[in-house]
Amino acid sequence: MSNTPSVENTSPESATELKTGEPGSLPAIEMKGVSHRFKDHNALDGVTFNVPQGALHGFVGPNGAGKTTSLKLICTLLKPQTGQVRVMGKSVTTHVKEVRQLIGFMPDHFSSYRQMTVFEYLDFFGAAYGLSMRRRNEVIDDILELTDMAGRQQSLVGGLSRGMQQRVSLARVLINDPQLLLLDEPASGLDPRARIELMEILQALQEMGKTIFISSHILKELEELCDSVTIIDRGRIKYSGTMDDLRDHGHENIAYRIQLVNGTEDPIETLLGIQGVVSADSVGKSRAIRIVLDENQIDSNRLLSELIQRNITITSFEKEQRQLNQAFMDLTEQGVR
Ligand SMILES: Nc1ncnc2c1ncn2[C@@H]1O[C@H](COP(=O)(O)OP(=O)(O)OP(=O)(O)O)[C@@H](O)[C@H]1O
Repeated sequence: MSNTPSVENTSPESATELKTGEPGSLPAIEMKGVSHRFKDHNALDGVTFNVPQGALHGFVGPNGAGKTTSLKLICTLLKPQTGQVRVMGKSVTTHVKEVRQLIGFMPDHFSSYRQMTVFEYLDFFGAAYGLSMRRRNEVIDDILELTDMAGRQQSLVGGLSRGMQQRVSLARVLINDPQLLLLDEPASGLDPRARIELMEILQALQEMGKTIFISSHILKELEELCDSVTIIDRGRIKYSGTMDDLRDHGHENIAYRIQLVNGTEDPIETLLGIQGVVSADSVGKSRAIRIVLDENQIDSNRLLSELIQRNITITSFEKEQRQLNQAFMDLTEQGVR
């Protein structure tokens, strides 16, 4: 395989144009032409993408796509073999210590320290980061407040629910006030309420100015939470950019969805008679119809006036946007790696 950056649906340049972050500020994460081999297996092949400061950025890909390998490179647990990885402009190869101070890495499993109380656990990591006892007490109070765990200081970590353990894990990551949070599958195994609450905490952290890079398989949540996303498959970047661009990207023809008033006669034949309508199909068992247009022949205004002229009464009219899971299916290949 070549080492040439392979960005099939967006160029590396467009990946650097993400709009979040202060103008002119260095990207929080910069990967440029990164390839990584394990023996004869290419785990990453010319990976190039940027995450701007202040972004809440999703990182998605099928099993074996190269997400964990990328995360390990960014958090200095692996050394890049080819290409460059920078955090806030600092190379992970030459500025390991500085990079480690900038990041907080939350792995997908919470395995040890089960016999400690929440306070002991956080205090232990605070001490490891060199914080004084007074400073640790202040920081731990603030972090427990932020993660909605005030009053849990004396609970045993091992006795907490999975959702609470994830919050303790997140609290631990926040101890040294990192600018960049790297979260590997933070919502896996959480019930719906715990997930929503975790997402709210992440949004609050973004509002505080943190950059959050979140690897996840739970596309629905990423879609609601993230402003930008990178899709990786078989070690290659398939898309990196804003969530909005992804929704518009890749449509050959533009589609609209109309909702009919109850009792309206089936208008599909009539719709197909409008010049520029490529297809018109009922959506499931609802009274909605999906209309695909050839944009060279008709735009949304014309379509609306054609509907009115033909007495097709509707209660809603909206442009169809590609969902993240559809984009994921379109951009990634079949089969488990
Ligand atoms: N230490 C290793 N030795 C050999 N191969 C490895 C090693 N680590 C990862 N790989 C391989 O590199 C590829 C990418 O792995 P990686 O763990 O980065 O994928 P992933 O996207 O995180 O997958 P998952 O979603 O399943 O965790 C896989 O094919 C994997 O088998």
